[in-house]
Amino acid sequence: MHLPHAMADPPTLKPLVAVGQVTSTPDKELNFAACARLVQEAAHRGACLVFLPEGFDYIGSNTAQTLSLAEGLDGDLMGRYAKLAKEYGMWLSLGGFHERGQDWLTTQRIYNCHVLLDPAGNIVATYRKTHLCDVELEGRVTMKESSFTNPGNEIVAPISTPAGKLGLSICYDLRFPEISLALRHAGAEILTYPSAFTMPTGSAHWEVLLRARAIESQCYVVAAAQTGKNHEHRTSYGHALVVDPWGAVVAQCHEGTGLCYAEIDLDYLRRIRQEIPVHSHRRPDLYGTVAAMGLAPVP
Ligand SMILES: O=C(O)CNC(=O)[C@H](CS)NC(=O)CCC(=O)C(=O)O
Repeated sequence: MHLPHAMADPPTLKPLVAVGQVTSTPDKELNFAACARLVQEAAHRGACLVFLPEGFDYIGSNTAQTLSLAEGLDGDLMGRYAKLAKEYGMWLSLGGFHERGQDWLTTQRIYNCHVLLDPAGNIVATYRKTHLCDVELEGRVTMKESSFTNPGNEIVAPISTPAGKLGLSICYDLRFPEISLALRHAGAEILTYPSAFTMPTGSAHWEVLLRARAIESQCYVVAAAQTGKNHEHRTSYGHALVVDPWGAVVAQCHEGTGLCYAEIDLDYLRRIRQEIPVHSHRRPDLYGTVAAMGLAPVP
């Protein structure tokens, strides 16, 4: 490729993002203290954006507790995160806040809400998880998120941040490539899947799904994660990581809680998109029409 200026220009500093791995419990105070420490650490390291996982606020040990601990976006906890964003001048992706919405009194269900805060502490975007995790692996895992959560009803346009245009999803959404492609189509450069994956599904599916989403969308993929024992009956898979738009894992957390860091290189992203222009090779005229292929109906 012909890049005449690339050699002459001084190296530009690329934005650094920090990706969190935590073990939330039902104790909201302890969880906040742990997340605040990570934000402070990321700020000292020079990151502009910190990603925290689904359930960064808490992981309840049963449905009643999960519902009773939930707050509104105007509540105390979000206020404390807004202060934290301001104090450190940091963007915060809070990936999966247990939100009591407008309809709390009538539905008695919450939303699983991904909140993006800017460094002034403003809520600049909210995305409410649209694919709820109702999954049963016999004898191993039972999840029925829809029993206490209302599904969100919209995909949210990517938001400009100093690291790039950020498309918001949450955890189980990762299994639905339609949402990642819709976000890419709407201009996303970074997709993020804050998560609380189970051990059996995480060990089989986590990395391969994240890398697939990065390769097919040609976006950076950032995935903060719950790790370890959240309470008596629950252990999370961990492996918070960042994938670049070529599909390489460029950062990954160790075992235990902490952060990993990645530089976001949008020149590299643009080069990949030029070299393999899948986006302009798509055939949306075909994708809805498998039934019209002229096959004889199966008797
Ligand atoms: O309930 C909370 O408090 C926080 N939310 C979660 O933990 C959610 C819903 S139960 N977990 C997942 O989506 C796991 C997905 C997963 O493991 C997979 O897709 O394989």
